[in-house]
Amino acid sequence: MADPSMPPLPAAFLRFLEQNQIDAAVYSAAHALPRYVRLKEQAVLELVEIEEELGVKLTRVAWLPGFFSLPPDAQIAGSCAYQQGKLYGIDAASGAAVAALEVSHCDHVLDLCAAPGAKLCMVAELLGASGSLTAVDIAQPRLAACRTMLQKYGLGSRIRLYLGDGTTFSLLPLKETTKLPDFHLGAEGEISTDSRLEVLKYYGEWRPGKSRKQKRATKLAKHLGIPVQRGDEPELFFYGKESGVVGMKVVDLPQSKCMHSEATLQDGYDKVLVDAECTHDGSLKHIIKYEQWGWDTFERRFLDADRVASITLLQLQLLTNGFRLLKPGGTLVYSTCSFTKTQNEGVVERFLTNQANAELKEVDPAKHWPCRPGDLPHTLRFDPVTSNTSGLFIAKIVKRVT
Ligand SMILES: C[S@@+](CC[C@H](N)C(=O)[O-])C[C@H]1O[C@@H](n2cnc3c(N)ncnc32)[C@H](O)[C@@H]1O
Repeated sequence: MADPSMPPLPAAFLRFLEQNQIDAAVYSAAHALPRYVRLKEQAVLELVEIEEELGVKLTRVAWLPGFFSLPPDAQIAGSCAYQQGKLYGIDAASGAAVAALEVSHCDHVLDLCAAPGAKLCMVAELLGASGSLTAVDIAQPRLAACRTMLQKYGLGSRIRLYLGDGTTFSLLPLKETTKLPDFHLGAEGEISTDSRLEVLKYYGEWRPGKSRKQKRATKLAKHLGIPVQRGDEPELFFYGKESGVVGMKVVDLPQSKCMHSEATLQDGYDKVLVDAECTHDGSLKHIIKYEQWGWDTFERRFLDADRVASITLLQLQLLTNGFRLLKPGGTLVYSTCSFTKTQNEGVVERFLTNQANAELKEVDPAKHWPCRPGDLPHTLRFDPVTSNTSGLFIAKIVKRVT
């Protein structure tokens, strides 16, 4: 039955749905979908107090550990539990994408489209005090939001966060045990010797310096409204104290082992998440927001035919590069919040025709998940009607050991 609180969808969007054989009825549940949160392990023990503070019941999601659902209109942002980082908002379907990676302790994990970072936070939690986490995103403001999330939830200690292009990113995990730097730290964690300029300090962020000429060119480009070209090198945006970066010389940073240099395949990541940029048509949260932001923005950003074609190419490139950085025997999860086949099964199919050592695999825990199969073997689809979640496509791909 249509949701009376959902205004009619605009004609261009309805056309898009028709072209992609998506049933518009799936949007009728948008306003009634529950909110989902993930409680950090310690916070689960404080469930009763948190419920009292929020004034709502948190219902455990039986099929996904650590997840709870709340009524759609529940407000959490003002609560102490939220502000103290005990819980964070993440849709259960997004949680399923992370769960499909089956992160184990000691894994070296790459998140190639990481911002704003809900899935990244969950990966960081699952890793705990082992392994490493490398995250990349091309959008600086979104990456800043990601850093804020990691800091707020105290989950950034093993992370290297890069501003860069996931289609060309080449840095491998730093697998060596972190050696504490050979210098004394001041009370605030600052380096108390002259090595400040040479060695990355204990905990925090690093921004590469720009030459005066570069700064002038950037300022002029901004003034003229010309998009600023970034260099090809990824920029380290934030790093944690156990990320392997501490104590490295700044000059050595760009040279840390790259896939295209002397590295072997074994140096690759154990797990790679490619939660690719997409048209967002399955993200009910986004769709509701466009009711306020204006549908013309949505049309301009996502529904233009050229834009859709370029997005599928970007998705294929992200998937291909993520797979290149995966070690043999490793697992990659490709996900999007689009309902379209072209951005999901279509991209995966094109990818598989070029990759003899890639294999679609069953997501073991999915036997108990409220989702339906996609059009390729072992792929999964979440949607509001079947799953009571936002829309998500998930494919698990393993790199064969040859
Ligand atoms: C679906 S969102 C990722 C959501 C994120 N995984 C999370 O759970 O919060 C897709 C992201 O891809 C980023 N992106 C787009 N093109 C990219 C590229 N070429 N390389 C890396 N990231 C890219 C966008 O900036 C956006 O943040």
